[in-house]
Amino acid sequence: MPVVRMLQHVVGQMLLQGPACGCRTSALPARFLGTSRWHIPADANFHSASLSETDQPRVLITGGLGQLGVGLANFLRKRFGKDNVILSDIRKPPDHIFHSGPCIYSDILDYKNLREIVVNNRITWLFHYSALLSAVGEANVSLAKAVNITGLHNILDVAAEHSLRLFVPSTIGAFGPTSPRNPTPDLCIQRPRTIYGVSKVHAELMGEYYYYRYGLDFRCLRYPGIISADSQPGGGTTDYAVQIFHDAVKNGKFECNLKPSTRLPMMYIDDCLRATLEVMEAPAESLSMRTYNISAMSFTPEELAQEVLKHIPEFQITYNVDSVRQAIADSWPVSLDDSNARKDWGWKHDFDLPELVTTMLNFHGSDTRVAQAN
Ligand SMILES: NC(=O)c1ccc[n+]([C@@H]2O[C@H](COP(=O)([O-])OP(=O)(O)OC[C@H]3O[C@@H](n4cnc5c(N)ncnc54)[C@H](O)[C@@H]3O)[C@@H](O)[C@H]2O)c1
Ligand SMILES: C[C@@H](O)[C@H](N)C(=O)O
Repeated sequence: MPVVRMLQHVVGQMLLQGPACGCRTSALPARFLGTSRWHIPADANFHSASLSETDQPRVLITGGLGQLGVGLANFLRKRFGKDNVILSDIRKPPDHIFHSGPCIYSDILDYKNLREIVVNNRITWLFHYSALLSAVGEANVSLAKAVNITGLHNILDVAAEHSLRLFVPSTIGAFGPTSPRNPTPDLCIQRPRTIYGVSKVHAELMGEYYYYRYGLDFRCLRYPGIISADSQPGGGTTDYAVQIFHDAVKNGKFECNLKPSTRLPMMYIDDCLRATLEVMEAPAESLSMRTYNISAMSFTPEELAQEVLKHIPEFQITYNVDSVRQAIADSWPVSLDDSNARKDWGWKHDFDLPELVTTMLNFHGSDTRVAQAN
């Protein structure tokens, strides 16, 4: 068989079969695979390379000054050491974050800057959090395309070039009105109608493509709406479920921008961050797929308000529906089926609605306020 046809045959078999286990190597040098901008050695083993040089991973978080990144940095620093986790963003960090550990400027649209950071800091794990969320993405589609799609391409390339283990969060927003909604399985129709959702399906598919084609150690979780106490949400459809706690404690009332009966999957941030580390630490052979749903609870604004009322009896909720956010919410899952995550790597959530509400109100000091009101 001529050499070129033989190589085509080998590549074809690789693509069709996928990895037999979690520890496959890139079988062919990059020069045979096309016009990629990096050169992958024939014997590269992406799954073990990330931890080969040191015992602890060297971590970079992109988009780290948003709702989730600071909590992730704190969580990972407890595990891997303060100096092994670098927080990056295009925003200026507040003092307390700047002094809590390494914190640098990084624009994911600047490939050379990304590469310098990875090389200079000997990065081995990358958590890619930069994104425009669902509501702000609809308000600025061209920026969302740039950050969520072009930025992701840079991240995939730098991760493949330097054999990084890469985590990219996806979202319930990667599903759409034609997906089964209650519960939504891992594998089903995905036709989202937001630029955010389209970019996240693209991220899932591109990450898996790089995994099968180049052996990139890509890992992805579809997060529900995440609720955090000490950070503000960045412009999503589920933001109401964070804001309600601030307003309940401060003013005793809250105006909700979704209808009372809008049921969406949600999760407390501690569960989300633990899931993220658990999937990153899971042995590659335990992962039967590279993109997993994770789930904790589903509730409506009405049910959340009822739970808040148990702690703040005078609390009042009113509704002033935002048509853009409502249309998005109506196209998203009501609940996620996360049985694969539970089976493959032992995912289990800790927080249901009552624990979530108690924890959030304790953080915001509702006890003090109720005591003062009495
Ligand atoms: N928060 C949630 O409820 C939720 C749910 C599902 C998935 N996710 C995903 O988790 C990730 C983090 O979410 P979040 O809530 O912290 O988002 P966020 O909007 O709060 O933060 C995103 C960060 O990205 C940064 N960013 C924007 N453009 C950038 C660029 N060019 N280069 C570098 N950084 C840039 C922003 O400055 C911001 O700090 C996102 O990918 C999001 O899609 C979040
Ligand atoms: C669900 C999630 O991706 C984000 N909180 C949003 O509403 O856009």
